[in-house]
Amino acid sequence: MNQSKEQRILNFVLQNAVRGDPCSVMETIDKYCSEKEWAMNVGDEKGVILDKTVEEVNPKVALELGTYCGYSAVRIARLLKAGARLLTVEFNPEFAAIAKQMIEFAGVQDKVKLLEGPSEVIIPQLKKKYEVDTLDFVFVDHWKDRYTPDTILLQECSLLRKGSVLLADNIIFPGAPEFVKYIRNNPRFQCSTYPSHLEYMKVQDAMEKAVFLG
Ligand SMILES: Oc1cc(-c2ccc(F)cc2)cc2nccnc12
Ligand SMILES: [Mg+2]
Repeated sequence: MNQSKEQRILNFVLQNAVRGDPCSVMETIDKYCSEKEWAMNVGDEKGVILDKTVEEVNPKVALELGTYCGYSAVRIARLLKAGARLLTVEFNPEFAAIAKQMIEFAGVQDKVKLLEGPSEVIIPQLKKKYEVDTLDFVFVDHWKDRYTPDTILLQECSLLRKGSVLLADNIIFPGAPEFVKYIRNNPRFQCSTYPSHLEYMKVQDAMEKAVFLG
């Protein structure tokens, strides 16, 4: 049975990165995906925007929607302070299995909880099952047609508080026009746009930051 691209990415990390070194894991994934096979990690350019946002927010509780191979989970977790945690949601079991190994190899498993299932099922479970009060930071990087309904669901589940920060990937490419319209016209969010490029490509992309005003 031939390997998946995600398995090839993981194998390249296991063979070339330094165990327990998150930066080494990120650099190795970026090297593979820019030189050998493109993959939908947030990447090194938009990754810096993610880093700066996480450092500014300094979240105690962070949520990621769309784990994929675990690149951004490692990227976020490496910046979390002692006692802080990242909950990351992935509905594809193959991706979740790869991400689990990637997160463990990077040595950030104590800060990261990988939740396997659809976001619309997991989000309503966060308070009672995963002991979340409110979320300080949310990285939205799953399927574009879930961006708006899941943002609404987060509000309905009282998971956002005054100052909670959402950062959404791919608002230009592949694009999330309905989400952009929703969030920029919603008086409960203060939005700003960060132009960048699609991971590993010269294609225009951008990230949208939305601060919940309560
Ligand atoms: O960052 C991303 C890029 C792409 C993507 C797919 C195909 C292309 F041709 C270009 C870009 C899809 C994504 N899906 C979910 C989360 N993030 C994504
Ligand atoms: Mg993305």
